[in-house]
Amino acid sequence: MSENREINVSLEKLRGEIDKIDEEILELLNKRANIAIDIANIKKKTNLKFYSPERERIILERITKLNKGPFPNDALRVIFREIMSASLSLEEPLKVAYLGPEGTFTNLAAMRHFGSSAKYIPVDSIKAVFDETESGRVNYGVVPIENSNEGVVSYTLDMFMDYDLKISAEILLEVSHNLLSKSGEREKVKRIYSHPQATAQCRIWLEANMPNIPILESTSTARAAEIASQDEEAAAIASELAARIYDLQFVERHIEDNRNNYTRFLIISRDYPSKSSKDKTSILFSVKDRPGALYDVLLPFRKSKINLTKIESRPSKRRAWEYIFFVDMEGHIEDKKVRKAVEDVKEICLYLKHLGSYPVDEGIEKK
Ligand SMILES: C=C(O[C@@H]1C=C(C(=O)O)C=C[C@H]1O)C(=O)O
Repeated sequence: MSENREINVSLEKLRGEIDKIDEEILELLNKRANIAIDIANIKKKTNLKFYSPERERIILERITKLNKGPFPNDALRVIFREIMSASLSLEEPLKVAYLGPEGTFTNLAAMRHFGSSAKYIPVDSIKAVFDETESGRVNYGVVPIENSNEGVVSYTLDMFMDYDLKISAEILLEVSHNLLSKSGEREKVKRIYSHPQATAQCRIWLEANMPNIPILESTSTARAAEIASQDEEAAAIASELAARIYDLQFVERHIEDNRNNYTRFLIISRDYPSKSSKDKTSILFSVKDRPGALYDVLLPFRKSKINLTKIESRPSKRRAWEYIFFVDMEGHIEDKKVRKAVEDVKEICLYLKHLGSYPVDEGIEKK
C-alpha cells in the first residue's frame, strides 16, 4: 500500500515537471511564431516569398545535428516541419496542388513536406498540377518524378518542355504498400484493385500469398482504396494514408517486394529558391543531331569537376529524332563553378533551360 502511494507521489511529481516544461514549450512556440510574423512582414515589404525551402533545410539540418537524444531525429524533423508549416499559415495558408485523389502517395509526400497547416488541392492529372501552378491559383504543385524500381515518370519530364515552371524542392518518400479491405480478413478478399505501378511493386508477394485472386486496374492507389471501401469483397493496394482516409483495415502491411522502394517528387513553382546547405541543380537541353554532340556537352561538367547525379533523355516531340536531355548535378546555380559549367554548356547546345537549384532531400534516416 505504502509502496503504491510512493509510486503515485513520484508519478505526480514527474507529471508536474512535464506540465511545466509543456508551458515553456508553449511560450517558446508563440515567441517563435511572433518572430516568424515579423519576418513575414519584412519579406512582404521587399516582395520576397514567405516560404523558403532552403531556410527550412538549414533549420532541419541544424536541429538534427544539435540533437543529443534521446528524442529521435525523425520525430524532430516532423515536429519542426509542423512548426514551420504553422508559422507559414499565420501569414496565409500555402495552397498546394497535387496529383490526387486524396490518399495518393503524392498527397503523402506533399503533407510530409508542407505539414498539416497548408491547404491541399487534389487535381486529376500531372498536367493539371502544372496548370494550377502556372495560373497562380496555387503557390506550389507536387508531382512524382521517379521511382527507384520503376524508373522515371516521363510525363512529368515532358511537362517541363511546355511550361515555364521551376523546381523549388524535392521530396524523397519511402513508398510502402499495404493490402487493405473493409474487414481486414484475408479470406473475404475476392478481387484486388490498384494502380499498375503499385501492383508491379508487389508482384512476388501477390503471387505467393494471393494466387488466383484477380488483380484489377484502377487510376490510382487512392481510387483503389475508395472502391474497397464500397465493396466488402474487394481489397486495395494503397498507402497508410489511404487506409486512414477510406477507413480500411490492414489485411497485410508492407507487401512491396523490395523494401528499398523510394519515389522522388518535385515541388514546382513560379520562382527559384536561393542557396541552402546542400543543393542540386536541374537543367534540360537539346543538342544538334551529330556524332559526339552529347559528349561535347558533358565536357564542361567534367572540367569543372561537377558531379552529375542523373541524366535522362526524351524525344523532343518537335522534330523526329531530336532529343531533350535532363541533367541533375550537385550544387546551386549561385555556385561559381556550376554557373560557369552551365553557361559553357549553353553555348554549345541548341537550347538550354535552368529548371531550378533546390535543397537535396536525403529522406528520413534509416533505422
Ligand atoms: C521565418 C521564415 O520564413 C518561413 C518560415 C520558417 C520558420 O518558421 O522557421 C522558415 C522558412 C520560411 O519558410 C524565414 O525565412 O526565416
